[in-house]
Amino acid sequence: MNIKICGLSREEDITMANTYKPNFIGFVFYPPSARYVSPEKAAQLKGKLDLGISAVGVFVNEEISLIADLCSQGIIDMVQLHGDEDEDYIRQLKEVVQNPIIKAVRVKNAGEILAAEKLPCEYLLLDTYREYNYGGSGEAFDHRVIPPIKKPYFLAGGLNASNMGKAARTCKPFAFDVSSGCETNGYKDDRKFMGVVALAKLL
Ligand SMILES: O=C(O)c1ccccc1N[C@@H]1O[C@H](COP(=O)(O)O)[C@@H](O)[C@H]1O
Repeated sequence: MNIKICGLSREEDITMANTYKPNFIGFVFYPPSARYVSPEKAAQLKGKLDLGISAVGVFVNEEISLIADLCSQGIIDMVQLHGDEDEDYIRQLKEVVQNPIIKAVRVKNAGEILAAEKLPCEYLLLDTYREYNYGGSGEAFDHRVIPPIKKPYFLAGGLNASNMGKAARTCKPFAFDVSSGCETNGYKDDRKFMGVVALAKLL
């Protein structure tokens, strides 16, 4: 199974990525997040990232011009929209950006996932719904609610080495997306990072 490790913000995190080789890493460009990285810091970190690992920019209701700049400078390879972005927003973004787009759905029910499948994005990302919290809460949701869909999706929300196996038996994501589940005291943890990437490759 593919895996994305999200919320990398330090040079040590990039060293872990280059060592254990997840398919994707994520930079969070949402200023209220504890994992926020500035565009300048992300540019430095991307410069040290192995070329075979795709960098995903995570945004919450962001100005389209900022996303377009980060894509055109090659700081990110893919765009993850994790806020309340609607079809009009995604269409406007696609006019200025060719990079693949992942639209996050904070899951309340199957109907929302089926509706999101019609959006003009390449991937969905299914995450836990929490009022007042856009993402990265470390809490899982019931994967049995996910209906059969054709659009490939990233599975997120409280995944870690102890629940990824069950998740893989319950649904069929394109990739796992792990953030809190490979942290200790708010920072990426080398042992947990290695564990979740190795496990994903076995599943
Ligand atoms: O990580 C954050 O702080 C964040 C902030 C705003 C939007 C999304 C964010 N992260 C995304 O949240 C999910 C789940 O993370 P977790 O494993 O439950 O901690 C993941 O897709 C991150 O990309």
